[in-house]
Amino acid sequence: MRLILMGVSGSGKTTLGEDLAAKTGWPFLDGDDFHTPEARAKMAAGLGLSDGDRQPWLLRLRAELLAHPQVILACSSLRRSYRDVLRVLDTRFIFLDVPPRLLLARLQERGDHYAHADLLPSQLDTLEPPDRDEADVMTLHVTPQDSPADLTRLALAALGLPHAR
Ligand SMILES: Nc1ncnc2c1ncn2[C@@H]1O[C@H](COP(=O)(O)OP(=O)(O)O)[C@@H](O)[C@H]1O
Ligand SMILES: O=C(O)[C@H](O)[C@@H](O)[C@H](O)[C@H](O)COP(=O)(O)O
Repeated sequence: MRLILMGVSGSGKTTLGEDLAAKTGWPFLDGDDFHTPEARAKMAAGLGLSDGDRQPWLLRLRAELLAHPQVILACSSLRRSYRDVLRVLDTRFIFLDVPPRLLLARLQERGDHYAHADLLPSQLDTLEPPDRDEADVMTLHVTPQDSPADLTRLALAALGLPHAR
């Protein structure tokens, strides 16, 4: 399975991805590591990316997915058209749906990252939640009470994967 964790900045993709990788032994790829320096600089300045900025990034991620039949990828995948680029054989998505207030609190707390809270409005504007026909997307509605361990358990159960390696 190629598992993609989607959601806006601060939704917990990296946290869940690293935990799932530790539990499954699958490699974890962070989409952040594949942005161009220009795209990173833009986001660090609080500016949202354009479709054009994202196109080379999505194509690199698609190539990574093709090269890794069993992998966990954190990638915001905000628009339907972006998800369509990432859809290769045996792809599943988990959408981390987090209330904006909780996202804001998390991003204000998170220190060591180029994406800050001022990026959030453009992320939420760009987000296209999964369409009804996107049957390969499973949504996790995250509340402030859900710990990382809770979300890992829910994700493993929803994917039918064993809870421990
Ligand atoms: N379930 C959770 N409960 C509390 N804090 C969380 C949870 N998941 C992630 N966080 C925190 O929220 C911030 C954003 O998480 P992160 O995994 O970096 O999100 P993303 O990769 O989607 O931007 C981090 O500081 C992280 O420690
Ligand atoms: O398409 C985008 O606008 C970016 O990919 C964005 O959604 C992504 O979230 C950033 O890379 C920030 O990094 P974090 O998601 O780790 O905050």
